[in-house]
Amino acid sequence: MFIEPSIGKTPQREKKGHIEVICGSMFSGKTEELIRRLNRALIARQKVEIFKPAIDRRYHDKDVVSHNENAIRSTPVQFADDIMLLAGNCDVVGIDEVQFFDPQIVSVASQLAQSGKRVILAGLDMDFEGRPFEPMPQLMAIAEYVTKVHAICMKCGDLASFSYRLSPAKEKVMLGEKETYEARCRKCFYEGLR
Ligand SMILES: Nc1ncnc2c1ncn2[C@@H]1O[C@H](COP(=O)(O)OP(=O)(O)O)[C@@H](O)[C@H]1O
Ligand SMILES: Cc1cn([C@H]2C[C@H](O)[C@@H](COP(=O)(O)O)O2)c(=O)[nH]c1=O
Ligand SMILES: [Zn+2]
Repeated sequence: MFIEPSIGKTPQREKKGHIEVICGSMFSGKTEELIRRLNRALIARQKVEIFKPAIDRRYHDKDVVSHNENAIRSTPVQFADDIMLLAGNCDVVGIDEVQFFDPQIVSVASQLAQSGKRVILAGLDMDFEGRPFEPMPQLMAIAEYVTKVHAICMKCGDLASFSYRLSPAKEKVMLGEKETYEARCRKCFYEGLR
């Protein structure tokens, strides 16, 4: 389990920002882990701001919601730069579904961390074809901490790191849940693609 390098109040002059990335396939617990970290920051009386891309309205317009219905209030934003305007003087910035943001998110995450904030990003590291999902690789490269979580393969019960699309659609961005995607291990994922 991820243990925070530090949490709670630090005098401004000692404040050192950093970036944490939580990545993995669909159903791997990325959102749950993001909510867990943000709730602990709230318990430590940190000022927390949470964002998600406006495109993701699967469960709720505003909340970030996990597949098992854990939820935390968030602000939906259209562009990565909007986060710079809205993050204000908070201590911790959480962002879910970060794979859906424009490339500017890399610079935004970096600027927020440089200004002393703890930045926690959760997103899919691979798309439905098993290819790296930009801008996640870049965010993982500049992050101080990267946590990869795993789902359970719906075919064989092994650990899963791939998101298998059950429909023939080929567009990269296609919102969906259990009816459209399932978590699979490498073997079952590539058997399905054949
Ligand atoms: N194949 C699966 N493997 C693991 N958890 C699953 C699976 N299918 C559904 N779940 C549920 O999804 C929850 C994780 O949801 P969530 O945090 O929203 O994942 P993610 O954000 O990575 O898609 C698990 O706690 C579990 O209840
Ligand atoms: C693999 C893949 C997924 N998506 C979509 C499907 C879901 O709406 C989200 C991922 O949500 P989760 O919280 O990680 O379960 O992304 C997509 O648009 N394209 C893909 O290749
Ligand atoms: Zn499998």
